[in-house]
Amino acid sequence: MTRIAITGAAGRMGRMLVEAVHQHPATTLTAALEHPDSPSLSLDAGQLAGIGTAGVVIGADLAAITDQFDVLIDFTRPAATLANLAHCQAHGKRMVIGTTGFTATEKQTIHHAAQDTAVVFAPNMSVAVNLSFKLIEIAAKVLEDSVDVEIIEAHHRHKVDAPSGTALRMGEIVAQTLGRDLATCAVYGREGQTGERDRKTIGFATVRAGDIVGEHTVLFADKGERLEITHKASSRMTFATGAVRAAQWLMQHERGLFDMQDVLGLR
Ligand SMILES: NC(=O)C1=CN([C@@H]2O[C@H](COP(=O)(O)OP(=O)(O)OC[C@H]3O[C@@H](n4cnc5c(N)ncnc54)[C@H](OP(=O)(O)O)[C@@H]3O)[C@@H](O)[C@H]2O)C=CC1
Ligand SMILES: O=C(O)C1=N[C@H](C(=O)O)C[C@H](O)C1
Repeated sequence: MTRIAITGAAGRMGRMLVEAVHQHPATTLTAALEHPDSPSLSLDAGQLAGIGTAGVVIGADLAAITDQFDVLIDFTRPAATLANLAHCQAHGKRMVIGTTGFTATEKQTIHHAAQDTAVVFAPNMSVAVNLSFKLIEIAAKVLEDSVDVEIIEAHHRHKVDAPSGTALRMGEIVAQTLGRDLATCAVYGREGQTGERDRKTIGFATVRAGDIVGEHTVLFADKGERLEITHKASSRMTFATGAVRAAQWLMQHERGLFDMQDVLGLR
């Protein structure tokens, strides 16, 4: 049995992860964490997730439970994730990171930490989204610079980062395939007298509304036709089962940085 600890256990993804760990035949929940001011401290993680008593009380001290888990799954906020990563790096504990919204410098920190421990870091743990990454790469390779590329994403009203980590990864894939640098060719929204579209840009559009779980479209538009590659998530369980699969997969590695393409054998 792989022993799993979950941070942000009271969050939207945290509660799904508790359920997904419970459902997986080879994983067991041994610890659950939240921040020190969380109203969910001392509650049973299973009860909070709606799956009945799990016998795991939500705490706030990662150091206190270091010996109790094999893999830490973290879907929280960048600052919290990086603090947890520093602890896991120091103690050789594996980590699955689903948090999004990191700066380029923070991503470098994750790269460095993975020299000492094994980490799966992916902006989207869904199998179908990761398959769409391959389809997007093929589309960009075939259509080359003849098309305009726009990325449209939609999420629930509570999401705090934009564009989504998934949309940014999609942009990186297109940019890399077309020999562009996303840092210089991305356009994040348009307003006013924009002028005609610069053909070498990759545009992003963000929608935040209601309870949308997560939708992404990459649009390849030429004169006379367009191709749209769309993924729509209707349940967070698709991300949670992917993360638990990643945690189980990670047990074969001592150190190194991986993503869901590695976990799914899509590399
Ligand atoms: N990779 C993927 O497949 C997916 C990634 N995500 C990403 O996961 C992250 C979380 O999303 P979501 O679950 O919707 O967000 P939520 O806000 O619902 O959950 C985050 C949880 O983390 C808690 N938290 C904040 N700071 C800390 C801390 N220092 N220590 C422990 N817990 C902390 C929050 O507590 P409080 O609310 O009290 O502040 C909250 O319970 C986001 O970055 C999102 O983009 C989401 C879905 C899929
Ligand atoms: O915050 C979310 O909800 C999600 N975030 C991830 C992202 O930023 O790409 C993945 C998923 O779309 C849900």
